[in-house]
Formats: sequence, structure tokens, C-alpha cells
Amino acid sequence: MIAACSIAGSDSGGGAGIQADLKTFTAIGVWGLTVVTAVTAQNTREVRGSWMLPAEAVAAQIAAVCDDFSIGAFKTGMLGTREIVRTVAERLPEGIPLVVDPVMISTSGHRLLDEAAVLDLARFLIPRADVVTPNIPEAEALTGMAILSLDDMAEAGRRIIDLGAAAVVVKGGHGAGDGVTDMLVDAAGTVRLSGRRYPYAVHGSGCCFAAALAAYLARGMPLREAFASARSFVDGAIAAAAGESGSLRIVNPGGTSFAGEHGR
Ligand SMILES: Cc1ncc(COP(=O)(O)O)c(N)n1
Repeated sequence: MIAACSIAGSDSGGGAGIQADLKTFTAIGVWGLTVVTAVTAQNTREVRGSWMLPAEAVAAQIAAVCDDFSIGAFKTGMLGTREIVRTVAERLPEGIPLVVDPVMISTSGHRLLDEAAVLDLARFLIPRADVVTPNIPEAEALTGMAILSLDDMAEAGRRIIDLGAAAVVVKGGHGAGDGVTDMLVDAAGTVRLSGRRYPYAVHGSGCCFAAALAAYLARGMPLREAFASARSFVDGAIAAAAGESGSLRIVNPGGTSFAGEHGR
């Protein structure tokens, strides 16, 4: 079975991070591998604390999975520190699709990447990415520009490609308006996909989207198709949450929910 590997932080609440990624990989039918970078004490409401693993432990996990599995894609999420960003950029094998979700601050407002590490992300990891998946504040932090329109999203995407990424999906969830437009920017141009804006907040949707993208790429789907499939997967998970809790409900194609009763 083809595997996908998430390099990210643990969310004790199971809604984001490693846990959301594993549920997503399982739902899409790839074997989930994990390289844990940090442990967070977190629920649907808040991140109460976070503890980084030593970079050596991150490097050892990457080596262990690479020595034994057929890995179809990597996905990075919470990396925390400059040291871990650099270690991941150095130790990732060449030639395997890489999705970089440049996680910086949680929906609940907790910093998940040191401010000083943003530059290292741009300098060392983004140039290795097949696709980078910033939300609007993350795209603003990576480019230094304000994003107020769809044209600005496309421009930010192009600037992130100038940093060395092959493609970028700028996620429009933090924008204004009734719907949400996400924009893929690659060498060939842009693709916009729009959908509903749900009238409730969940966390983990960015993790779930990037993990779904990695899972579809691992299964050999071309990027534009993987973008559409991942968008529809996360839309389904947000719809299934239906305002009952602050977490996504990650649903497999057969319709079984992987999330238990939890949250508020
Ligand atoms: C371990 C971990 N990784 C990533 C996120 C970001 O998710 P969100 O922005 O949806 O809170 C998170 N809250 N926790």
C-alpha cells in the first residue's frame, strides 16, 4: 500500500496536526506515517501548551520511515523552530512529492512557528515544495504583501513560486464574503475553486486539506485534480461537523465518520 508521511505536531484534541492528517490519509486509502515534531496540549477551544521534540528525534523518525516504506508523498505542518525547519529540509529525500503547509498560528491564536523561523521556511523548505498551502495571513507573512482581493492572492502565489516552490494554493477561508475561493497558482497560470462558507468555526481544516492533497498526490493524481479532490474532501469534513463541535468530522468516501463525540 502506498504511504503518505505527515511531519507535524500532535493535537491532543484530534482535530488538527498529526491526528487530522492520519484520519485523512486513512479515509483516502493511503497508509499514514508520522514524524512528530511537537506535542501540544490542545482541545477545540485552545492550545494550552506546546513542547518541541529535539531535532535529532525528528531526523531519526524521517530516517526510520524512509528506510522501510514506499512513500508517495510528504506533508509538513507545525515545525515550531528554525532548527526543525532546517533539519526537515536537509533530511527529506529527493524526488517524492512534498506539500508544505506553512503553519504559523493556530485558529485559536497560539503561535506554532517561531517568528524567526518564517525566513528559514522560505529559504530552505519552500524551494523544495511541489505545493505550498498558505492561508491568507500565512501568504502575507511569506510575501510581505497585504492580500485584499483575488488578484492579490494570485500575486502572492506567484511571489511564493519565486521563492522556489513549484505551485501554491492560497486558501481563501480568511477572506471576506459569502463564499470561499481557493486559488492554485503554478507555472501554467491559476485555477480558482469556490465553495460555501460555513457559518461556524472548526479548526484543523488547513491540516486536513494539505493532508488530502498529499494523499491524492501519493496515489498518483496530477496536482490540479488533487487540488479539486482535496478541496471537496475538506468541504465534506467541514459540512459534516455541522456546528456541533470545534473539530472537523473527517469522513471516508463510504460515509463513516472517523471522529468520536467530542468538543463542546
Ligand atoms: C498541532 C497543530 N498543528 C496545526 C494546527 C493548526 O490548525 P488550525 O489553524 O486549524 O488551528 C494546530 N492547531 N495544531
